[in-house]
Amino acid sequence: MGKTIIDKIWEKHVVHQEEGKPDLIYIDLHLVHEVTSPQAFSGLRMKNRKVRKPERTFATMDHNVPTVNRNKIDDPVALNQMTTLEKNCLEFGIPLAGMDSPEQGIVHVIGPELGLTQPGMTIVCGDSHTSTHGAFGAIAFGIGTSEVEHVLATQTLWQTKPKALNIEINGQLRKGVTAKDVILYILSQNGVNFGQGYVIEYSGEVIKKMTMEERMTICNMSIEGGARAGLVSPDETTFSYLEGRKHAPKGREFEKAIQNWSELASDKDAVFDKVISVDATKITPMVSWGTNPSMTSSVRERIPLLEDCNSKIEQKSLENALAYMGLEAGQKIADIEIQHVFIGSCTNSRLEDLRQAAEMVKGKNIHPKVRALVVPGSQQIKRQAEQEGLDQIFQMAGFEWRESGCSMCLSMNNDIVPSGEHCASTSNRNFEGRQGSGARTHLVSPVMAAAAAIYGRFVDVSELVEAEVI
Ligand SMILES: CC(C)[C@H](C(=O)O)[C@@H](O)C(=O)O
Ligand code: SF4
Repeated sequence: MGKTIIDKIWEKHVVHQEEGKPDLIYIDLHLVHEVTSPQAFSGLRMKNRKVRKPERTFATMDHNVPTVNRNKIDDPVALNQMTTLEKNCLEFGIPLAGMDSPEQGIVHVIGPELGLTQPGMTIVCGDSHTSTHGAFGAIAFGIGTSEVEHVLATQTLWQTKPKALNIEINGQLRKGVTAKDVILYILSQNGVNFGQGYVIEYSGEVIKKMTMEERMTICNMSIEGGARAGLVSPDETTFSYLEGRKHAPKGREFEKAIQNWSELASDKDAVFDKVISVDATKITPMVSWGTNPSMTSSVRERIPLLEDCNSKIEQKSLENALAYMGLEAGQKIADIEIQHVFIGSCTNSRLEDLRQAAEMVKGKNIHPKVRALVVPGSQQIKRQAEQEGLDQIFQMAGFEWRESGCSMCLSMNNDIVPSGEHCASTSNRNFEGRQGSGARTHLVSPVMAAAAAIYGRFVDVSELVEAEVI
């Protein structure tokens, strides 16, 4: 019987196995950020322990960092988390891309960008969107703070082997439909629990044709479907992305690595515990209208009616979501007006995302009632975008151009959506209060966010692209 990529990576990493207990697995890369690490380091200090492999650990600051005026941090909790991370990294010998580093950025953006993230690895971070790194053919997942301490101390983790779910996406995507629409569509069809207990492998011709950036967007939101992780079997696209990156192997070592990485892909006859098939031709630009990422519809549709619900519980959650969002059942998605636009987050803040959004806004002005922000995922992306003149395109259209960080994705800094106002956001979560108390989030692709900034509401970007309006 063939093996899945999940079987192959898992087998290579088991350090200890015992019937009826989780496995002890070796961790190749441990990423650290300022929010979930302070207690873990305190724990080490109290037990007088060292970090087992500082060279397999890498830290950055992203959640709390200001995106304007880097030196002005008003919130004492934020400031404390950042200075604590600095002290901890210094004391325990961990490399840190701090706030002033040219490598600073969102942890899930800089791991791949620096070539730290590689195929076949086990990767953890005290952060749920660690699934992003799975795009490289790695088993990458979020862990809690006590597990962060365990990994720091031992470079291993107790884990039960997850089941394997294959999501095959075949057919041709229409113009203006992006990776973000694909994952939002999958969530809208399957809900927020379908992935529980699984690692998802995304496959099929659509994934095969995707760039690494697009694959990262999809893997990033695996967690929103309840999955432990999401991944893609590595191929030529993966290898050429990694070539020449700072921490990727070089020369002969790179050739050897490619040989090993090429063997990781799931075997043709691999058996998955579950398979979901997705017809790409059915996907249109998507917009979330509710308070979890599965409460999403096509921009061409209306918000569901109460009578469309399958159960009383579903009806209640629809009612609650619409009350929070200030929307009506049956309302046209294209009629929802927005006051804020956020282009950023570990889902959609990479160069390709910014290029797509810039193409939409080029030569236009944002709607007078809209405030729009572009927050690049890393300093490196910010510099590249500036070299291409994207910052100018955005600023001329009326966008604010910021420093890198998580920013308005969860509003732990000053980038907040005021209560009752609507935000078209390229992030991954639309939970109540996520972008500020009472804030109303709509999850969309970068090109949809850009269009919403111009029109002040959601438009069918597929039609715009086909009619060559952009
Ligand atoms: C702060 C952190 C623990 C959290 C996560 O784990 O996902 C954050 O990154 C988020 O996106 O909500
Ligand atoms: S960008 Fe958003 S989702 Fe990603 S790590 Fe930061 S807060 Fe979490």
